[in-house]
This record gives sequence, C-alpha cells and structure tokens, in this order.
Amino acid sequence: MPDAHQPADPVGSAAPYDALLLLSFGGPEAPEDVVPFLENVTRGRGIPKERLVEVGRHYFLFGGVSPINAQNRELLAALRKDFAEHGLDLPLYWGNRNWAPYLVDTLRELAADGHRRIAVLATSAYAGYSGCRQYRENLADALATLAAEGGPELRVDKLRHFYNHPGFVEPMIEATLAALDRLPAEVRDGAELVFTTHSIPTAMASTSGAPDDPARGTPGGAYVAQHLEVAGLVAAAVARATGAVDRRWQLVYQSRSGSPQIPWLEPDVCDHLETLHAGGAPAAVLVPIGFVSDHMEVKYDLDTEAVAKAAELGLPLARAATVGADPRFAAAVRELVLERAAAERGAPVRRRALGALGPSHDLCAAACCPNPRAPRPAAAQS
Ligand SMILES: CC1=C(CCC(=O)O)c2cc3nc(cc4[nH]c(cc5[nH]c(cc1n2)c(C)c5CCC(=O)O)c(CCC(=O)O)c4C)C(CCC(=O)O)=C3C
Ligand SMILES: [Fe+2]
Repeated sequence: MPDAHQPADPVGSAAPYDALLLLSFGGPEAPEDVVPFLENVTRGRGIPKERLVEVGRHYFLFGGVSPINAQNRELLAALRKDFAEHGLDLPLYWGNRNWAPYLVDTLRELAADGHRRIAVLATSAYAGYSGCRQYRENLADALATLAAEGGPELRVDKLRHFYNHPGFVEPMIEATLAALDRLPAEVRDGAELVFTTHSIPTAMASTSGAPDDPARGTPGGAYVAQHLEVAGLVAAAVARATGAVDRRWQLVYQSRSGSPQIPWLEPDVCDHLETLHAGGAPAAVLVPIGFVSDHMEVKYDLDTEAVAKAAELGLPLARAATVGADPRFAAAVRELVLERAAAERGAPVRRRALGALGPSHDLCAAACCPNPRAPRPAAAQS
C-alpha cells in the first residue's frame, strides 16, 4: 500500500483528457425557478405531492435560491487556482443534472470547443444510484441528444468516488474540531459526534456498490459501509486531537422523501437528537459527511430543522462545515484527474485513499448501483 500521506506526483500530464467537466445537481436561483426545478428533479419518481410542497417551502424560505450553484462557482474558482498553480493546463466546464447550466448544453459547448475526451467529476462522494448511476444515466441521455443532433462523438470518464480521499476527509476532520470549539467549554468534552448523510431507500442502499464489493448485499450496502468508514476516520482523528478517546459517535440520516410505506435508512437526525438528549448527552456536533457543500439539505434540514429541534430540547449543538471549495479538495480533484489520466495511458498510478476500503474502481460495472425502477442506458461503465 502506498503511504496515504505522500502527495501524488506534483506535475503530470492530463493526456488523454481534453477537459474536466464538473457535474453537479443544480438548484434554483430565483423564486420562479423553484417549481420547474422540482419538476426536473422528480420527473417519474413517484414523490408524494405533499413532500414537493414541503420541499418547495424550504427553498422559498431562502428566497427561492439554493446555495448550491454559488458553491459550485466557488469550487470552479478553487480548481482554476489550483490547476494554474500546478501548471495543469486543462479547461474546466460546469454542467448540472437539474438546472442551468444544463449538462446537455455544457456538452454541446465542449464539443464546439473541440474537446472529445472528457474527465468528469460528479459532486457526489459515495456509491449508490442517486450519487453515481443517476449522474451516468444523465450523461448517457445528454450524449444521445448530441448524437441525434449530428454532433461529434464525445467520451466521458467519470472519476472515482472520492469519499476516502485525504483531500476530502482531512477538511472534515478540521471542520469537526472547529465545530467542537464553538460549543460551550463545559460541554465540549462530552459532546457526541453525529455524522449525517442523505437517507435513501434501504433497497437502494443494499444494492449500492460494485457487484464484487464485500458490502454489496449487506443491509446498508456500499453506501453505508463507505459512510461508516469516513465517520470512523473522522471520529478517530478527532479523538486523537482532543484526547477524549471514548467520544461517542453515530451515523444517522436526513432529508428522507418518498412514500412512508417504503423503508429508508434510519434513524433520522432529529429523532437521534431526541435519543441523545434522553440518554443524557451534554451536547452534539453535526457533521454532514454525505454532502460536498452547504447546499439546501444542509441549510434547511440541519441548520433550520435540526437546530430548532436541539433548541427545543435544550441540547447545545454545533454544525461542522462541509468541504466546499477547500484548497485540499481542489488539490484532490487535480490528483484524481492526473491519476485517471495515467491509468488510461497505462502509466504507473498512485491512488491515495485513507482507511481500509481502498480506492474505488475507475470504471463502474454494468451491475453497479442499479436503477431501482427500470434499467436505462448509463455512460462511463464497462
Ligand atoms: C444520495 C443523495 C444525495 C447526495 C449525493 C448527491 O449530491 O448527488 C442527494 C443530493 C441532493 N439532493 C438535492 C435535492 C433533492 N433531492 C430530492 C430527492 C431525492 N434525493 C435522493 C438522494 C440523494 N440526494 C433520493 C433517493 C431522493 C428521492 C427521489 C429520487 O429517487 O430521486 C429532491 C426531491 C424532493 C425530495 O424528495 O426531497 C430534491 C429537491 C440536492 C440539491 C440541493 C439544493 O438545491 O441545494 C442535492 C445536492
Ligand atoms: Fe436528493
């Protein structure tokens, strides 16, 4: 195993890639965007009407503006800066699944600019249908549209999952320590760590990951195994830094939608805060390891709803920042591009990953993270 703390080669070639595409979820930027955005997100997904009205309300509370697009613009700026500082001359593009700039428009632009082989970073760190295959299905749809228009053939390679990359984990450790510091000194040592991620249907969780992943088929599948790995890494590092070696932590879930009859991953974060309070916990720190930036799931479900729950309980609570545009994450993206480029050229590759699960595969298998409804074409797979 290579030493996880050694940086990858500082300079390298991005060949065979012509460009990097940042592929994200997208979000509304004005009140009149909210309903069309939600229609884009939920087309054909059987989400109850009441849930959509409720989620729309979350966006209207913030003036109809999701923070996610501004956060992606910041990440693009951080990537431009990092690439320039490291002499990596690779054009950067940005497209979204559910709002402007739309993926299909960005692919058209890439094609018009003469780019043919494109590395893709999806702003989703973990395995699973929603975080991986759905992005690849949208890539396949957009490529099919371009082909139907008579455009040139593009090849898109999605970069590996980065949940256990040190450039993603280390900022979260630092953010957790900073959140602990914001708690009153008298409750700090006893504060429990509450790692949160998006709940998904348990059926989707248990089929997440590659077919040969040992976690595949376990109740939480690779989705839960990967989150537990990150939570454990952050908890251990925090314990080392604060000396409170027996600090308790748990992985919990948020932002559940869908029909109440269908089982989703539990417990919910607000229920967990009640459990902690009932058990005598003096304080808690929320660590949203499932999300790359402080988008609406973080701003509403944690900073609004969970904060209100903690206030009602009288439980001191602090929320750790997400990775966002941290320069270490930008550097990790550069490493992932250079790593994959080297692998595609057949050159030696160093793949940094913390913990025991190892670096994720470059190419998803056809049976990775299946679509829970019906199989559909997906790009970037074997
Ligand atoms: C695993 C996961 C991630 C993390 C990985 C990743 O980042 O991709 C994620 C991210 C996000 N989810 C987002 C928004 C929404 N997700 C929804 C619905 C759903 N998400 C699901 C899962 C995930 N979602 C699932 C299983 C559903 C049910 C319907 C379906 O099977 O598809 C709905 C519909 C209403 C509702 O049900 O809540 C909305 C509005 C935003 C944008 C936030 C902003 O605007 O700032 C982001 C970053
Ligand atoms: Fe979502």
